[in-house]
Amino acid sequence: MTKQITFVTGNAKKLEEVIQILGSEFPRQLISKKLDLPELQGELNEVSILKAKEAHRQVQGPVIVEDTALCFKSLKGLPGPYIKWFLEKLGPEGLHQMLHGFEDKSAEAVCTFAYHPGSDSDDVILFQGITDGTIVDPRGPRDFGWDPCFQPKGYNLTYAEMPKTEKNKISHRYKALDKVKKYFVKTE
Ligand SMILES: O=P(O)(O)OP(=O)(O)OP(=O)(O)OC[C@H]1O[C@@H](n2cnc3c(O)ncnc32)[C@H](O)[C@@H]1O
Ligand SMILES: [Mg+2]
Repeated sequence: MTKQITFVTGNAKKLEEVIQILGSEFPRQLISKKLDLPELQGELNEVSILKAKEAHRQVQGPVIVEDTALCFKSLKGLPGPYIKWFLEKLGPEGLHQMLHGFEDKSAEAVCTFAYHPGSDSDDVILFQGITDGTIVDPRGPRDFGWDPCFQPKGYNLTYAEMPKTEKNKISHRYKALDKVKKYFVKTE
């Protein structure tokens, strides 16, 4: 029987993309569980490791979690892992306005998957994908987070304006999941 991993997330859009990107070649069965896990403050990797440990504590088995950060170069990496709260209060317009007065509008979208193999003594394994881009005045549909104000490097369209299939070929999430996939194919 295929071994199961529980993907814990409270974000339906994230889950949708993960399923689309992984497709059918993933050697494990991913089941999802909707829990809004507490996220502690700290550096990116630390936030992800603690999130995976908390998910494991609640689920009691192999779990994978994902944390997405949006890091503005001019702000030395902030909002980073705190982007959710900035987005909630300011919206995509506000994120763009935050950089008013800064010449450099570049940003990194960083996706970190954290896998906990399931035993109490196991270490958490991280897989990270980064896509470079620019923070622009929002354009495109508003169905997923900060997509309208993130324009990936080398493109004239924001993530929101791109067809989903196009975003899923170049995104931070795609790059991180590619590493996840390779790891599980290798350790199958
Ligand atoms: O339960 P979890 O998995 O933590 O889901 P979340 O919505 O809390 O997600 P994060 O903690 O990773 O916070 C990331 C924020 O960035 C948003 N976000 C994540 N991935 C995105 C993407 O690919 N494009 C646009 N916005 C995204 C997301 O909606 C959040 O507001
Ligand atoms: Mg979260």
